[in-house]
Amino acid sequence: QTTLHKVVDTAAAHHALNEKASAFSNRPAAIFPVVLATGLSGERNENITTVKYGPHWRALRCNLMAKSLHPSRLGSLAPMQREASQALVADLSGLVRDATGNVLVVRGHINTAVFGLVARLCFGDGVDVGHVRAMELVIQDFIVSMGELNPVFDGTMLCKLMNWRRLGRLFAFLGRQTKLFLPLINERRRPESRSCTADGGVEPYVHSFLDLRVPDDDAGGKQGKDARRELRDDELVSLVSEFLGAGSGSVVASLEWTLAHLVDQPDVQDMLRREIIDGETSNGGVISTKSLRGMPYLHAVVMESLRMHPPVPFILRGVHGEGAATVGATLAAVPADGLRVQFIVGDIGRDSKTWTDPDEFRPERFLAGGEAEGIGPTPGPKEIRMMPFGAAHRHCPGSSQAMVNIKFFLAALVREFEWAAPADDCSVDLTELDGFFKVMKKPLSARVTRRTQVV
Ligand code: HEM
Repeated sequence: QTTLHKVVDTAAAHHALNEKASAFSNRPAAIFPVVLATGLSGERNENITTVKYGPHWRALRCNLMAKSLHPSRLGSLAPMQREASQALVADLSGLVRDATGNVLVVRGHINTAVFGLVARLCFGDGVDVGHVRAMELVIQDFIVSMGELNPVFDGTMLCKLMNWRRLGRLFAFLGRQTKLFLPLINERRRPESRSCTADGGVEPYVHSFLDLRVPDDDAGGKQGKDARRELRDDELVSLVSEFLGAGSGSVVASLEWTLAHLVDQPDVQDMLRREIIDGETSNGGVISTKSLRGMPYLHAVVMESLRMHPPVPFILRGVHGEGAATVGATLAAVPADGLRVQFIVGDIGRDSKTWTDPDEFRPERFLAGGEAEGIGPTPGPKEIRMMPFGAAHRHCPGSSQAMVNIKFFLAALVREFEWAAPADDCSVDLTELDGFFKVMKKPLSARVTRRTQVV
């Protein structure tokens, strides 16, 4: 029987993830039903999230960082980010026709805009709109299914039998993903397609796989030790699915939570809007990665939202020996496949030993002189006070890009629209729902009013 241990405070998280980092560098293999969908030859279809810490993980993660997510590439993404946020503004503007605003449920609109951006980063330009929409829907369904299965799934035969219907649905989604992703991947294999970059010469993520070679664990013998191989089709599908899902669902959840707090606190919304307009004016009327860097209040608002509502509800590790002892488990209680340790990210961001009034949305705490001044999205090695992007070896490689994506969309939405409760006597319901992502249980419904004329 698999045992589960929960970590809910900052000190214990720091002790485990930073001080005993090597004991906490793997996720339990069995809980990811996605890798159970094996290829014809029976291999596991690993992606960066599921693969064991080691040379294979390093090859995949370095490839993603170097070719797609490196902070030095962020500036060149600005035209695409601007275009995606303008598309969202245009979409909402079409629905906001009354001078007193219209009540909208915005999650779906935000999802379409964010997904469109992430799909472009993944495949480059030229993918048919209908195909992008089909991919968006299959990823959404997949995330919902994973969320239903993840809390209960421990990989045991009993669990598989009890959840055969859910597993069946998940495998059907994997089949749909293969049908949608593989033709695009194959298209990008053609030499003439190599020039098909996205705006500003941004190389799509799929191009990076084509030259990548990972350690070949099946090549036996001495000379096989350093042998490398190409990625199989099933692995490519799994990596694309990871990129599209991680890059869209988490950003959408964070944007919705942030807007909810801005509806709840119009004074915060006003301050934020003033900063955005000033920043834009001093940058010649456009938002750029550079102008975003000069907006400390925007940064503070996003950080406060991530502290209170981290889109990934818990991070997971599978530990043996030293790792189990670190969280106080007796070795006798550790099952053969390891103890599952869940770090409850929301509780850690609201630990009252670390935060003053942790349940209050107060962006000011992240400004100069505030209690959280200097705290970044990913914790350094000295302490953990919040960890929306995880910590240590397996922390999220997409944190910088995600922060910029969130800021681009949020800046456009706050500049162009006023966000208010649907009616005067109505408050925002901030109840959380933990699935694969932590989302608002009741999707945000807001009265949205155009602030400027539609051009
Ligand atoms: C608001 C946006 C995002 C949030 C809150 C988020 C959060 C997280 C968290 C909590 C983890 C687990 C970290 C750990 O176990 O220590 C993670 C892992 C990961 N994330 Fe993100 N993420 C976001 C955006 C992205 C983006 C944009 C990408 C890439 C396109 C991405 C790719 C990944 C990958 C590949 C991993 C696995 C890393 C590994 O195991 O080495 N994420 N993310």
